Amino acid sequence: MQPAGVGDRAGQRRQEARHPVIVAEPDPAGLPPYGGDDLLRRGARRPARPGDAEAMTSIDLKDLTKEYGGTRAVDRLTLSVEPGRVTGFLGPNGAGKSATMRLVLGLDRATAGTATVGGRPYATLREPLRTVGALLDAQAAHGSRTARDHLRFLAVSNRIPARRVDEVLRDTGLAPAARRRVRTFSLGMRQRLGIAAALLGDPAVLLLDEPVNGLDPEGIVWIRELLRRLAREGRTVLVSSHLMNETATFADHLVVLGRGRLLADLPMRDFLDRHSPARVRVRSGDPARLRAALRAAGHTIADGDDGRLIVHGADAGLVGALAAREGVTVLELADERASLEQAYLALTAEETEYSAAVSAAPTGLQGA
Ligand SMILES: Nc1ncnc2c1ncn2[C@@H]1O[C@H](COP(=O)(O)OP(=O)(O)OP(=O)(O)O)[C@@H](O)[C@H]1O
Repeated sequence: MQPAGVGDRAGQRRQEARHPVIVAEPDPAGLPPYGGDDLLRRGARRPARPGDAEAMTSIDLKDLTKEYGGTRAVDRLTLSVEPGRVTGFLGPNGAGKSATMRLVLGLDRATAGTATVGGRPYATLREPLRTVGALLDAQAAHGSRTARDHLRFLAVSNRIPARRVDEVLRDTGLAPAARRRVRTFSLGMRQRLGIAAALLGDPAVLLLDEPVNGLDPEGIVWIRELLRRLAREGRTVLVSSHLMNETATFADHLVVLGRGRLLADLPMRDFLDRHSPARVRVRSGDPARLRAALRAAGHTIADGDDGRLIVHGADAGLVGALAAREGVTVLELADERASLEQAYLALTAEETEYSAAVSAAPTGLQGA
């Protein structure tokens, strides 16, 4: 889909200046070494001042709705993405994550409702890259430009000092590839360039659509640290991902969509507590006796592997105390929590627009 204003070349340049987007095309070229992550020490944001509208940096959606023809991609979404934490943005394929991000960035017009950044629609921000940095993995590639020229263009059009270009190139590990044309970049390098563009204006708000996509293991560790650091700096960080276990490593808070509707908006810990009930794994010298004692105490028990018992609705302390009372030797005892992925699957099972006929698992988790 073409965002508004991208119909001609001049329009495309205007659009690009306001909101850089990088296309992810596979390319086997190797990644350059990493440049370190001291970006935020050098590019530290000025502290928010009272009354400074653009410094009040939550993203606020109110009854946000987007329809494409007969499809309601975003359905009366009301929520706030708060500063100072990483908010993971989850949902099966087609749930409306990208559509929501595009609406926040003014790339699409809402059918109803509002999306604001620091209380203002994106379109009214004077120098948007200085307030909002975004990475979306769609749109035109500008493959004939070098990485540095791409960033310079964005910097000039947003009155960002040229020195920031070299800083973000270095901090995203792209300095050695600064003079290479973008079309020669690998997927991971393009992701890094997109992240460099998002960081260019030292923005208070970051919207990153699948930033982990294409990164190698070292790159994944790097982006995880970067996201955590950006949140510690007090920025608002919204990150969509299909990689549940990866999301669990960097997100403090989760927003989950299903068919355009809000399914969950709560801290990661609460999400896991709510959607992955407690259970205990126990292996004992006398499983039959322990099982009988647990049953008598009203617990539901399932068979684990190697003679272990899985006790639902209990914690390890309770099971250990019961085993001690019965005089049963305990060889292994552990609380078990469902992973974020399992909790997410349980929540979204009914909300998947596209799922494989052979499996109840949302296709959105492929590759997770
Ligand atoms: N330009 C468009 N024209 C028509 N339908 C669209 C357009 N953009 C999105 N949609 C539809 O809106 C719904 C939400 O799509 P969206 O891309 O926001 O989902 P998503 O959660 O980002 O999915 P994914 O995880 O696959 O990236 C889908 O049904 C999609 O087909």
